[in-house]
Order: sequence, then structure tokens, then C-alpha cells
Amino acid sequence: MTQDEMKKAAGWAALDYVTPGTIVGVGTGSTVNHFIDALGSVKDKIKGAVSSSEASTVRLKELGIPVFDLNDISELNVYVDGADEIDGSMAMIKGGGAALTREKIVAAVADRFICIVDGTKTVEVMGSFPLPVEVIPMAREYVARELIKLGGKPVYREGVITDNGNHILDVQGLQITEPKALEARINAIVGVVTNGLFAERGADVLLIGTPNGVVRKGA
Ligand SMILES: O=C(CO)[C@H](O)[C@H](O)COP(=O)(O)O
Repeated sequence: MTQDEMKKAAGWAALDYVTPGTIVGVGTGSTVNHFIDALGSVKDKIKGAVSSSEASTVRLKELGIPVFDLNDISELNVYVDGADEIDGSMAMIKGGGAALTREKIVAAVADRFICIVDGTKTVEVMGSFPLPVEVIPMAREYVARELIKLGGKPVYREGVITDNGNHILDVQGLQITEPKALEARINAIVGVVTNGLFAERGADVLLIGTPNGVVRKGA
């Protein structure tokens, strides 16, 4: 089974968590693209979606799924998104697709976070995947120096501008044993918009696509 087939299995399994007649929170990435395809198959049964990126918005609209502004809705029962790494406490590194800030905002509104991954994304200790940090452009070099003081090696993701008009630093070399503390510490640096640690608001349900089927964790 290929990695993409495992992503597809996890993406389609997330349909089980979609309640008819509701607006669904939709993340970003290649695994979520499979979930969007799945959502297209039930588009007449849902009210629509809230999207975490311009890329997902385009894909949702192409399938005829109405996309709502987050400011116009007051409740969201599920948010479905992928992850770059997820540990045993359901904390995640996200932002490989540079959509981390909008992802964190939509996740904050949702009652439940359904994380969909292929079997390569589960880890004991996060940090092999470089931690993305979205920064205000004029603060980039200052934030990079502060991240070095925390023991990381920040690398500017050249050529990438986020949907919010900002830059991304990918921080290598971190062994993330205390994800909540590190999430708060990095977010406290002036000029950081947010970082890709989703520990304070981790996943509630994890769907892992594996060659033996989809493994489910959480409730
Ligand atoms: O956080 C993300 C985008 O900002 C994605 O969820 C993460 O990068 C996983 O992507 P993929 O499903 O393509 O492996």
C-alpha cells in the first residue's frame, strides 16, 4: 500500500465524524484533499465548510461545497485536518503546508479535532519534522535569533508567503519533550504569529491509515 493510499483511507474514514446538516471545519494538505473528495460525495447532506487555507477553499468550491466565513458562524462541531507528526498525547506538529495559523484558529473554534494521518506520522517524541513558525516578515531575523537561544536551528522557507502575508521559519534540531511549554514559549516571542505545535489544543480523535486498515484512537 502506498503512502497516498493510507492517506486516502484515513481521509475517507473521517466522514464517520461528519454530522448531517452541519458546517464542517476543513484543514489543509494532501491527506485533507482526500477528505475533501469524501465530503464532495455527501455535499447535499451538509450545510457547507469552513476552510483553513485558500488552497482548500478552491478545492471545496470546485466540488460545489459552500465555504463560510468563520466570522459568520458561532459553532463548529468537527475540524478535520492532517499533521506532520503526532505523539502519544495527541499533540501535533503542523504547518508543513504553511497553513498553521488559520488551522489553529479553526481548530480553536471546533468542539472536536479529528486528525487524519498515514502511518508514517506517529512518533514517540516530536521534532524530527522541523517545527514551522509563522513570523511577521520584518521580525524574521530577530525571531530566528531568539529560536537559536531555545536550542533550535531556524531555516527560512524561502519563496513561501503564507495566506496571511507572512514568512515561515522551519526550526530543526528540537527534541520536543514538553510540547505545551514549548508552544507557549515560542508564541511569546515578539513577531511570532503562531507556531506549528498543536499541544494546548491537540487532537481528540486520531485516524491512522495503515496497510491493515484504519486504526482509530480517542473519542
Ligand atoms: O499542517 C498542515 C498544512 O499546514 C498539514 O496538515 C500537514 O502538513 C500534513 O500534510 P499532508 O497531509 O500533506 O501530509
